[in-house]
Amino acid sequence: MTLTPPDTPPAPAAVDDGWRPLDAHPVGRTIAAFATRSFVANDPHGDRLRIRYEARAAAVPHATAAQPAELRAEVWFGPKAEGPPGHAHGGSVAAVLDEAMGLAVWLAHRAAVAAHIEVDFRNPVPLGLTGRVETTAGPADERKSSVSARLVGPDGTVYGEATGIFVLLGERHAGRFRGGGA
Ligand SMILES: CCCCCCCC(=O)SCCNC(=O)CCNC(=O)[C@H](O)C(C)(C)COP(=O)(O)OP(=O)(O)OC[C@H]1O[C@@H](n2cnc3c(N)ncnc32)[C@H](O)[C@@H]1OP(=O)(O)O
Repeated sequence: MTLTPPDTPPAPAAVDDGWRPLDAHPVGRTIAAFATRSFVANDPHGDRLRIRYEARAAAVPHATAAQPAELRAEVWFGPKAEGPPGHAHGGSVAAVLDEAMGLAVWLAHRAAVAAHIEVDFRNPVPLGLTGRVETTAGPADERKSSVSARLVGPDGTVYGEATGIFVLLGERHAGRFRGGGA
């Protein structure tokens, strides 16, 4: 029996668009574990940046629900991300876009590091904004992948756009990007 008054329209059915938390995917779990230590994502309850990644299978040949290939993020710019008064530092915007592009390439192909990125700051990001980062990992050859990302506000405002070349890590990089640090 329902207690919903008869003139109340039914709630719209939830649409499953395939997005899941990054660590809900087998391949995403490893990547998410790295992200918990990163400059961008290591303080999920802090006052600087809070970011939550999601992934889903995309229309690329090797992508499956278990091995998704599309990444997006929800990000909040807190008071400690300040650059110009009341607004986010460009470095924080660039760092968010850089990390999202890196994770997108990692997810779509394999572990990679940024060799080259370009960022366009389209609109100042007000502190307190919760925005969406959308990424598109391009095709890869044996050594690198192109990728792009953008930061969009809830009203559709585009705050930043970035493109990058990410070099896929292989034998020749063995030992170069080990964890550690004092
Ligand atoms: C969990 C969170 C992780 C998220 C990470 C977020 C992303 C990051 O910020 S990573 C950190 C910042 N990046 C770095 O520290 C990398 C520092 N740079 C390096 O170590 C090296 O320069 C590295 C590994 C990028 C490339 O070196 P190497 O493997 O010798 O590459 P190399 O063989 O010269 O080039 C490979 C291909 O990439 C291309 N390439 C290399 N550098 C560039 C560049 N700057 N611009 C454009 N293309 C480039 C080359 O032209 C080559 O292409 P092709 O195969 O067609 O000839």
